[in-house]
Amino acid sequence: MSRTRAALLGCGRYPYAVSREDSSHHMRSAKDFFAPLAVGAPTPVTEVPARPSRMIHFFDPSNPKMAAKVPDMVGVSDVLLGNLEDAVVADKKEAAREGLVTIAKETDFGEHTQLWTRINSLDSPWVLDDLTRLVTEVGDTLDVIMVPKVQGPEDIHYIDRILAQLEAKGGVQRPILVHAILETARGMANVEEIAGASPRMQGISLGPADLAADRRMKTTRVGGGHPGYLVRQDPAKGADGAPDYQGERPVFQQDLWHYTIARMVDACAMHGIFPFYGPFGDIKDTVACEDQFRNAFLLGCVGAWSLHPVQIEIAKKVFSPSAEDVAHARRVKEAMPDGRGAVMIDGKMEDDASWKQCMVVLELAERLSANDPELAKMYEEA
Ligand SMILES: CC(C)(COP(=O)(O)OP(=O)(O)OC[C@H]1O[C@@H](n2cnc3c(N)ncnc32)[C@H](O)[C@@H]1OP(=O)(O)O)[C@@H](O)C(=O)NCCC(=O)NCCSC(=O)C[C@H](O)C(=O)O
Ligand SMILES: [Mg+2]
Repeated sequence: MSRTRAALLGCGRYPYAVSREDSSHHMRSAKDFFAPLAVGAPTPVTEVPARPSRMIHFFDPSNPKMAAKVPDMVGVSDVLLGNLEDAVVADKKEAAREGLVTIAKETDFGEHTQLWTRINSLDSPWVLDDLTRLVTEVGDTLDVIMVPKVQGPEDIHYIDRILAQLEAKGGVQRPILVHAILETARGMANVEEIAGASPRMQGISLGPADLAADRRMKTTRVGGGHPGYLVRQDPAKGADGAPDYQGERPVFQQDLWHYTIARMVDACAMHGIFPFYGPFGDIKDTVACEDQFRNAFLLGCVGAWSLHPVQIEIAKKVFSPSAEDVAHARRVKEAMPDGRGAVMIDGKMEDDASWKQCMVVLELAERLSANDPELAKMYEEA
């Protein structure tokens, strides 16, 4: 039974299948929000660190070939994520968990690459061991725990408390952050509450494959567009002045994910956390992958998942502002140092609001180039 259905029937095996009103009773007061949830746990962060996270590169720690590549990917990928959930088959779950513990212990991730994990879903038989083993063994190396199929703030509250308990038990020095995947209709409906459910919330990713299934969309893909989701140009008029329905009519493929990404971006921005596009499953279609990533970037996302090494470079390119945009932003800043008033640049009006957009671009460029000398050089020459 789904949680939504369990909640509707007021029964079921999910003790946290509560209504939104009920869930608000579990909210901490503003004063307590930044207090540790267990004695001995580290103090929660008041601001999510804005570390470069253009790509979250997935690897299966139970796959020896992939695991062997991890040390060489440090410094190449902003985030390396040891995946324990979907794509890891049931009889490899323990090997994946133990593989990740070994990788976390034996790899020096340096200053610029974060180590994340995606744990199994909260209704699975593996999740408790995932959390217990990883947090107590390698909690100080793990930056972020990605939680799949988050349905509402109650899921984050559960993770929040248990992480605090395990951090205290394992003597973890800094709080592990939490990233939710938006992949159910109920999660989508609760996205604003999920984003603000805990000071641990680092960000949210779109999980288009599970979300499509849960919404009963009629697609069979992992992210990206669909040729059937389109608009068609109106028919031209025929010789008799009536619409010519038989004539050529261009079609324009539409973005299946526009609404979802835009809503996720708003929820994240409202709560000071980071939005991400998720996976693009057609590994060979690097062009459409770049398009999907760029749509997400333009709408406000800071990164996307990379499932194959080839997607790391795509994400790096897309989620770093272009030299052209950085150069333009600098011109606007030079023309309006304090961001007030209105000026004309290349025939276009720039004012406080476009100045603020330029500041977003410049801040991102600065942050990224601090870790990336090649990018720094490109921006310097822009
Ligand atoms: C997609 C893959 C199964 C493709 O693997 P493969 O057929 O082996 O690709 P290649 O032959 O091109 O691989 C070349 C070499 O690169 C290594 N490789 C491949 N992928 C990775 C990787 N992710 N990290 C590190 N190294 C990788 C291969 O081992 C080859 O090595 P070698 O033989 O030594 O040259 C595979 O890429 C893959 O499994 N990727 C990860 C898939 C995954 O994590 N899926 C889950 C995330 S998506 C999801 O869960 C959906 C989401 O939740 C939602 O609901 O939307
Ligand atoms: Mg999924």
